[in-house]
Amino acid sequence: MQSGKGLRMISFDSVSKHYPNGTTAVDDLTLELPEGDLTVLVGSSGCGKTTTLRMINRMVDPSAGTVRVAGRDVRESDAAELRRNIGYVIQQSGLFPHRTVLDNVATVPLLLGWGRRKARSRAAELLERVGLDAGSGSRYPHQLSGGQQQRVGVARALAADPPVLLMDEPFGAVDPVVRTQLQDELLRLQRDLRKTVVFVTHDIDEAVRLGDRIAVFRTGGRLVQCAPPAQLLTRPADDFVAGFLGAERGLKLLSLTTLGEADVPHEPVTPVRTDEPVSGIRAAGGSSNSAAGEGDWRVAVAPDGTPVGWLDAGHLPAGGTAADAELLPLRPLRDEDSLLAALDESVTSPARAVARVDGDGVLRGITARAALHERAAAHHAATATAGTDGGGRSRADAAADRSGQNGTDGTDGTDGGDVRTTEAAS
Ligand SMILES: Nc1ncnc2c1ncn2[C@@H]1O[C@H](COP(=O)(O)OP(=O)(O)OP(=O)(O)O)[C@@H](O)[C@H]1O
Repeated sequence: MQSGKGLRMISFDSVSKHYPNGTTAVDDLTLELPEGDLTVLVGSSGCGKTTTLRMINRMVDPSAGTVRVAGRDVRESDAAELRRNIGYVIQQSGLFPHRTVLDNVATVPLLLGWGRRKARSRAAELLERVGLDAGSGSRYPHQLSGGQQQRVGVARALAADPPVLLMDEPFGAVDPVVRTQLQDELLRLQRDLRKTVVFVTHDIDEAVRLGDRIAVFRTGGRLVQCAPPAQLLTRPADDFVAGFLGAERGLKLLSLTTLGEADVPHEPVTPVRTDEPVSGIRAAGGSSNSAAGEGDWRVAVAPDGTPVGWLDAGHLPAGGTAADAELLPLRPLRDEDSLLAALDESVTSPARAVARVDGDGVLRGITARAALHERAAAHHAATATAGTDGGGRSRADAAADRSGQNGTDGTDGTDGGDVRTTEAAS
């Protein structure tokens, strides 16, 4: 689907909202939200995020200034019609308790006069799309878990295929594991649908994970900075933004970049197959690490070439195959995995290296911890200098990379050091 990136879908032009009790919820907001982008509004409680969101679909009218959707002043639109074209997802899913899940999702298509059959078939298609099984359509909302209800909420908001989706802390009430799953689903959906999404959250990690751009608000309804996540992390506009981003800005930045994007090289290794007799492994000789007394670490692979663990060739059983040896945990990394995941794995790796695999999970080589640090630092420096999100790719695209849909390939050839390389083995 063609993305209309760059076109302005939603704009705020000197918008303020003052309540009769004297509260200024939003103060002179000027902001443009490009079509097809997911923009996250973050900031502490009461800083005007929800009010900003609700001014887009006229649930709140501004006291001053103009809000436009697709170039049209929202005050010129009929509120009900406007809302039918803008999906809205809130924290407590907002489902109708006495309607089945299928009928909940079919609500807006029915309002639009689609006809019962077409509306229900669209609803069934959407339930599948948000990862719910066909049987869930006949259940009632209370018969679903919190995470499932949120998925239904997203399906319902998408039912009439609106170009704009407003999401107000949609994943705030579910546990962290389900929350991550829902975030993944949203990124997957967004990659296909390219809606203009405005997403409110308190959670800066969620913002960094999901946002093409992040708008940071401060108390009093003032927008402080709106930028792509990497730019925000490397160049926070002021101490307030830096404070809001938290103490681990560097780690967050590493979570944004994949091994492929940072061009982290790997070197070839000769693995040990788990069906190899241990006598054959010994015959292959030792490695530099044996001398250091830190182990002679090899990547053990299953017969299909997928890594299964780290094997210390200096401590093998008396007989049998490599499968009889003690293996230490190994998390294989793809080019789509983040620098943060790789550094994390390198910290716990006994070999002080990470194993790299291709899209099928087959071992390609290893990257030493030192090489990883070096590349991460170089990439970080380049990002800071460029002040961009590292190529202008959307989070949805990056998520597609992580799920292996946009394959990239690394290059061979650094000096690794801690485990045997092909050259060392031959
Ligand atoms: N109807 C209202 N009347 C008076 N004040 C209001 C009204 N609605 C919101 N406010 C105030 O406006 C300010 C902004 O509220 P808003 O809900 O937009 O903040 P928020 O950033 O979304 O907060 P939270 O993260 O806690 O949901 C707050 O001080 C709030 O108390």
